[in-house]
Amino acid sequence: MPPILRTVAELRARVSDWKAAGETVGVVPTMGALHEGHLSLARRARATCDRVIVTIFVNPRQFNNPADLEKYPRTEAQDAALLASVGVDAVFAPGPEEVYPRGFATNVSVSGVSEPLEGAHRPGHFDGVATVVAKLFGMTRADRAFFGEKDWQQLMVVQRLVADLNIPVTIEGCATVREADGLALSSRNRRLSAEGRARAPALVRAMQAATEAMRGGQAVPEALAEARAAVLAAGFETVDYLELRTADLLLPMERLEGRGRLLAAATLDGVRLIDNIPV
Ligand SMILES: Nc1ncnc2c1ncn2[C@@H]1O[C@H](COP(=O)(O)OP(=O)(O)OP(=O)(O)O)[C@@H](O)[C@H]1O
Ligand SMILES: CC(C)(CO)[C@@H](O)C(=O)[O-]
Ligand code: BAL
Repeated sequence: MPPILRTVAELRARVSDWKAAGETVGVVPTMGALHEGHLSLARRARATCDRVIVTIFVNPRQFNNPADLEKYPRTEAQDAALLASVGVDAVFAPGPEEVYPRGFATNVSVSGVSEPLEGAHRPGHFDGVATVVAKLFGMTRADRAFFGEKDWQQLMVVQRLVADLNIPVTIEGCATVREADGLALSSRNRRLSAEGRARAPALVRAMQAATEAMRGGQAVPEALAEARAAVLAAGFETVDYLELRTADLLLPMERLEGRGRLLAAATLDGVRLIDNIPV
């Protein structure tokens, strides 16, 4: 089993030894409840870095909804066993007081790219993400960091963060891992009922159908409205957004010109699912 480190001091001691030996360090930030999506990031890190740290921290500052924080799955023993199979060098799993000790007073806020989509529906979420990710980079002194494209907007926010603050880490985006029926793997999927799980792929299917329709010449607003209707007809309770945006996410796209990204968030069985595909 990889060692499970609880304190920043223990982490720093190991990283200092590795750096002194000239080794490169990769970090995979997670909130645990690991699945193949996370493991694909850890394997990519394993293949490209001398040392690999996986962090497991359910970051309270990025949860705008207290019930979501409370219900977030926590499966540390199983996570450690999965990470042993990948061969990571350390798991960093601190408690909230270690990350946010008494007197903690800094907030990292990235403007622009954090504002639409998830930012509009989860107030404060990306401040929480940017703050903890900046701290994890400082704590691990990682040379490379691995993030999933499933959280595309998060990936854009983190890229902006490291560019703006001159943080010396290379960000690697990793392709979304999906179930055979197309559903993007997510820790929250395990909260779906059996019936919800069977309906869940309707979200990505509607997005794929909209993409094909737009490529075939259908007007963007019409294709998006049809996709939204298909998601609701499949049994989703709400669609927070289903939008075509420029690849940098800064502007909505009214017409299909150049590269874009289709992104959606929708709730099924009370579980909020997100997904995105290139267009
Ligand atoms: N299906 C996936 N494919 C690739 N990367 C993924 C996938 N799911 C999560 N990741 C990535 O793993 C990292 C940690 O994500 P996180 O722990 O939030 O898991 P999650 O499955 O996205 O959970 P949830 O969305 O339910 O919070 C993020 O960089 C995220 O983008
Ligand atoms: C990057 C992250 C680990 C920060 O808490 C989280 O947002 C996640 O799991 O995607
Ligand atoms: N996967 C992104 C983290 C979150 O939903 O809070």
